[in-house]
Amino acid sequence: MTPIAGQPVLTANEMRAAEQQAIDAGGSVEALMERAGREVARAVARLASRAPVLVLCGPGNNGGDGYVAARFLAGIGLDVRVAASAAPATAAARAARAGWSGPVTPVADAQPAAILVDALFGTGLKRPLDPALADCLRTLAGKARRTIAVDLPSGVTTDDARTLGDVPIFDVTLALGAFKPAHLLQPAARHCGETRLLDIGVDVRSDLHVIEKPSLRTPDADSHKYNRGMVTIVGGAMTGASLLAAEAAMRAGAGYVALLGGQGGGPHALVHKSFDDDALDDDRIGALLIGPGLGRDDGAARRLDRALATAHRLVLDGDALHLLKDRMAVLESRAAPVILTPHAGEFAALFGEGEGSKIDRARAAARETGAIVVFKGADTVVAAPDGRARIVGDTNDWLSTAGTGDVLAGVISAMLAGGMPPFEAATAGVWLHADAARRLGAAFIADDLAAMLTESRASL
Ligand SMILES: NC(=O)C1=CN([C@@H]2O[C@H](COP(=O)(O)OP(=O)(O)OC[C@H]3O[C@@H](n4cnc5c(N)ncnc54)[C@H](OP(=O)(O)O)[C@@H]3O)[C@@H](O)[C@H]2O)[C@@H](O)CC1
Ligand SMILES: Nc1ncnc2c1ncn2[C@@H]1O[C@H](COP(=O)(O)OP(=O)(O)O)[C@@H](O)[C@H]1O
Ligand SMILES: [K+]
Repeated sequence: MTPIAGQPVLTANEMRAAEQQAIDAGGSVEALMERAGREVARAVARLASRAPVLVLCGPGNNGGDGYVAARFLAGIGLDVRVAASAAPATAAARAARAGWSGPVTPVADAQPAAILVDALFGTGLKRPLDPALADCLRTLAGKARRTIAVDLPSGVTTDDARTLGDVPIFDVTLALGAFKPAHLLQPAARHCGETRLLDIGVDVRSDLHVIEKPSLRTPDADSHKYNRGMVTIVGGAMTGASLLAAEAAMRAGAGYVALLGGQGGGPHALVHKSFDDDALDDDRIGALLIGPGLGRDDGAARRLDRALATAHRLVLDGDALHLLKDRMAVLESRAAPVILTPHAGEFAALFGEGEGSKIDRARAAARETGAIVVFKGADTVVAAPDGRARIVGDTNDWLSTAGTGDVLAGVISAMLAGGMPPFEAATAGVWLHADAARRLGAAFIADDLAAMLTESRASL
């Protein structure tokens, strides 16, 4: 099975263009469909363990893949039935239909089977399913032991990952040729179940990828605490949040972490200092983090203004993002990199609802501010002003607990202080954070996550 990490992610149009290139280079839609259908059949056969299969075929090429898969499955002796929602509407789908020698019933008359294969609609879905068809799909999916979507669950939109109506939650989705945003972004991603990538021989490229394991420098004989990366955190009203960020920064590999204007506490290795100009006028600071537990009062605003006025590389999180709303113009005048780490509420407050997918919105925000934007959530997206973007792959819903965002801000600050370019620092931070969560499994708290970073960092 192809690992998800590092894989390119293509929109429907990009996928069509990639397929067209393969066709222009001497292939054909029919040949691509034959390959796609064969790969689908292989995957379904493994998942079916010889149980009866019902394939639902739509009018487009997704349906074409379904007919081809049915032919291969019957060819290896499986009990396969085919039902169609409409007659094939493309030449390739018609040819695929002609290659299926068994009967084809209307979907409305289809009897349930243990294995349901949904080849109704893929990247060509344009509107919600007809209610009667959506109802049949739900009923047949409910009665199947295993549900498998070809390319995408019918009813999700490829690029902006919406669900049009009540789409079943599939057990497995077989992504053809490349991952699409709907495989990774919510809410569509949760309807995919486990997504597997099938190679259909199409060369795919994109400036959007799934985040992969970073490669980080290991300390050597020349290392000392300052060149490992010095993170300075501006404290505020809620000490716990800055302490979580501080511990995370230390365990993610920073050589020296100082907390300014906090109220004490935390690991003994954490250096406490008062918040004054001397502490900020330190050239050794590799990254300045402000926001976790900062508060939103006048004192907090003054600390933020002071931080923004420095020449340090900045990570802005939490309350700093709230206060940033009235200070957006400052970002344009800063020469040193800035990383913003908003969750959905903070993002909307700063940039509005915007247009398009979470990826489009993150990219637009990065372009607008010149900052690296880490748009957090179950489907965290990292975007750079130049259009590069990354999406988190394997993550853990147990991260949805207070303080985990503070931990992320600390990790990203450590990456930035260690000398990584800001886009790479942000993506490496998101990877380490998700990896620590995977290691913890379930029911952990943000303190556990910060502690687990030692193992995640050591694994690199
Ligand atoms: N291109 C290639 O080389 C390869 C592509 N491959 C496969 O093709 C898939 C993309 O195929 P596709 O573009 O034909 O779109 P698809 O998802 O089958 O649906 C479009 C059809 O559905 C219709 N329709 C749309 N919404 C509807 C609705 N709500 N309710 C009812 N009808 C609706 C629409 O008709 P219209 O909107 O014009 O009425 C049109 O007829 C892709 O996901 C992958 O599986 C592979 O075989 C590899 C090679
Ligand atoms: N369901 C989820 N699955 C995976 N990660 C999640 C989920 N919900 C939240 N997260 C992650 O947890 C962190 C929460 O951050 P944030 O909302 O800022 O919380 P806090 O301010 O309490 O620290 C983010 O890194 C986010 O990406
Ligand atoms: K489908």
